[in-house]
Amino acid sequence: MDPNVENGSMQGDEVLGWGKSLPVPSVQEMVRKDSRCVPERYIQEHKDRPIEPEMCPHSSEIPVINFSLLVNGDEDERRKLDLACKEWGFFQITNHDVSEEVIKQMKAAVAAFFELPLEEKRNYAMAANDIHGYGQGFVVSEHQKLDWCDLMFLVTSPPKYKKMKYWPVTIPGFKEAVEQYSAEILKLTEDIFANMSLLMGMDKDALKRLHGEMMKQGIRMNYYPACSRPELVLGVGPHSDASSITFLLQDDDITGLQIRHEEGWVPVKPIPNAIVVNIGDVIESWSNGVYKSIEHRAVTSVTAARMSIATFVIPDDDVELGNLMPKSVDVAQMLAVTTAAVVAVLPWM
Ligand SMILES: O=C(O)CCC(=O)C(=O)O
Ligand SMILES: [Fe+2]
Repeated sequence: MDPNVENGSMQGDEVLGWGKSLPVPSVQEMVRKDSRCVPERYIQEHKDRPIEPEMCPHSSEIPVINFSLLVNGDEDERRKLDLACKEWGFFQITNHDVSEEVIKQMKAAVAAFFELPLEEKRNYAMAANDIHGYGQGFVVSEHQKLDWCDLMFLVTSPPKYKKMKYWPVTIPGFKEAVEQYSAEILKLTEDIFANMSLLMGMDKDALKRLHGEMMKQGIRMNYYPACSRPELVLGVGPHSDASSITFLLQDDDITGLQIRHEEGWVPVKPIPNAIVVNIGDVIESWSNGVYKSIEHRAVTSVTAARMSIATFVIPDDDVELGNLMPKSVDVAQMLAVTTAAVVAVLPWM
């Protein structure tokens, strides 16, 4: 089958209106050629450098939600979820139904992609007017500080929006691993939405319904090469996600994600096979600011490359935001302004 064609998929250069980015060099390739090099464009201003996170006085662990208790209707667990969304905007879920095997295969597929030689990865390079494919974080200006990160972004659902020409189908098992992971995250999304809907005082199908007919799912695969000067750079700069909700798979061994909490940055320590969940700007808006879309960033490591896999859930284009937004602003407009799930709200915009 022609790899560019799949039933119902988008063809050619049709874009989702999620913004576009200027091309910049591959960080992975730069480090491969000279592991000590840290060009000026990556060195953060003093105030933004990732010095040791200022720990929070009370607790520095984000909440952990036992998913199995939650889906079985445990009231205490649902209350814990409510507090997590209000006070942290982030939580980790354990005992969920995404199998270890599916997670393992997804991580292996992403690792296999980034291991490809640069020339092969370039076959899937983002087009100048698009955000699908292989490239770097959202870049709007020649003067902007750059993330120490290469990425691959694929829209995984609904089938209409998939662009198969960006899928590295020559990697054995890649497509199957991504599709299986995507399907399991979709199921998880429904369960989390059902619980949040009840907590927000609505019927259990309300959040799903609010996303409209064409709820979208996009996966951003992040590769942060090791950096000889991790105190100077950021893997990804501070941002909140423009999604409604984001599911993040972290590397089991390297802590990289940090979230804003009580004026400080709190590192999110990986729990093997747990999935990090965060509230995005859409649910913050729908909940009238009660559930928080929290600023977060990723730092790099001197010893090893780190990978993370962020799955963004995004409502249909014509869905309206809640009462914090002017009536005329709908989600499509907001995503265009904030340039969507991939980049979310970046400080220089
Ligand atoms: O790598 C991480 O831990 C964070 C990634 C992230 O925030 C994103 O892709 O939006
Ligand atoms: Fe993010």
